[in-house]
Amino acid sequence: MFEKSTWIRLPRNVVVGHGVRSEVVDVVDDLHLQGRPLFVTSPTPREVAADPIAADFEAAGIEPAIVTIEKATFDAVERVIEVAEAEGVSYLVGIGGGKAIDIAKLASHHLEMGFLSVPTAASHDGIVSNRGSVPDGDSRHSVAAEPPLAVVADTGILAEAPWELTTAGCADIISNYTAVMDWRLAQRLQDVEYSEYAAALSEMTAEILVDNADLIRPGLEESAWVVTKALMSSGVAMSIAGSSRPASGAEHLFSHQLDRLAPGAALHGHQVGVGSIMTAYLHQGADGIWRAIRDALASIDAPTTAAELGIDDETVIEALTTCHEIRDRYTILGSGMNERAARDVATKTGVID
Ligand SMILES: NC(=O)c1ccc[n+]([C@@H]2O[C@H](COP(=O)([O-])OP(=O)(O)OC[C@H]3O[C@@H](n4cnc5c(N)ncnc54)[C@H](O)[C@@H]3O)[C@@H](O)[C@H]2O)c1
Ligand SMILES: O=P(O)(O)OC[C@@H](O)CO
Ligand SMILES: [Zn+2]
Repeated sequence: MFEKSTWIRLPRNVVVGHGVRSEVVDVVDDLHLQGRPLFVTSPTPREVAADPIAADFEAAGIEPAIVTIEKATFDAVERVIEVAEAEGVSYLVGIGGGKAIDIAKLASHHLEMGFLSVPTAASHDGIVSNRGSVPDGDSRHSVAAEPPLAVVADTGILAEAPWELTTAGCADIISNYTAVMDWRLAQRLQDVEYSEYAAALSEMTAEILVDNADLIRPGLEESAWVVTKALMSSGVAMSIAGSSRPASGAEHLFSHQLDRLAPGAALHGHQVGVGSIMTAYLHQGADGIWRAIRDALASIDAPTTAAELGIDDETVIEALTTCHEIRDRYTILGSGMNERAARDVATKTGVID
């Protein structure tokens, strides 16, 4: 008897384009959401998007509550939950980069409320995903969370954001190549749950982005369009899989460990990109696609070395040798690299001198 079943939860409305920031009120209306929203944002996104969107809501007779968070932590999730309960809100709107959206996503899941995702940077593929990524002591959890009811991605805002945020988003997508290699390996060796559709969508998304690399240039609003669509497609792959596996393998473990060893040194996307160069080498050796990954990153101005990340060589080695402990996720790193092997891959790929 066939007893398999799955829930794939995706946004109902995806609104992308120039000036769509002013359509958030209409989207809320279309979703029949009643009552007050709580905006979850961080300082700069508050200025560029949350305050103007709040003014639109006020003009429509709705008084939003606003909470500003600085870091993605479980304490921040708690604080948002407390504010939501104190203010008597009925839904959340995450406005900002990956951290603000993750916090809104996790809080709305706990509160059993809907949430909208309003990215102000094309810097990460959590815009539509049903996962939240939060550090917790020595670990980094990928938590099942509420997917957004709707996404409103204003390409005008995204194109005006600092260019490195967009290149970080591109690198987060390019890293899908190695994430899928790790997923297939884990399926073969550990029989982990695997979806060919999600894997194919994730790889295709990376391929389309790389094929359109010449459209990805600073100051070009079309770049924000191309990158945002790829970020959403990658998020959908995660929602289909019910896991971040299609977009997160050993290169993400490396980045999560760098977040612990060198907090704030580099953007998430940039770190996973550099990690991906090295884990591609570990999968396929000198003749594999590591050079293509490095060249694709370089072509969109993303870092390809430790120096460009602003991280010293020894921290890269420490991250490589310890990051398999971050979470129980089988990857090419197996039960860990020793120092010589780590130095070898980092040197041969030019990540360290
Ligand atoms: N849940 C998921 O599926 C998923 C996927 C990818 C990444 N993530 C998580 O997202 C985080 C990375 O996201 P991130 O790189 O956006 O980090 P972030 O949220 O810290 O944003 C980076 C910086 O950009 C600023 N910023 C955002 N929009 C701006 C704008 N328009 N103008 C100027 N500054 C702006 C933010 O305030 C912040 O200082 C990590 O915690 C990562 O684990 C989650
Ligand atoms: O599950 P994690 O490793 O946080 O990954 C989510 C996201 O960063 C994938 O691009
Ligand atoms: Zn990522």
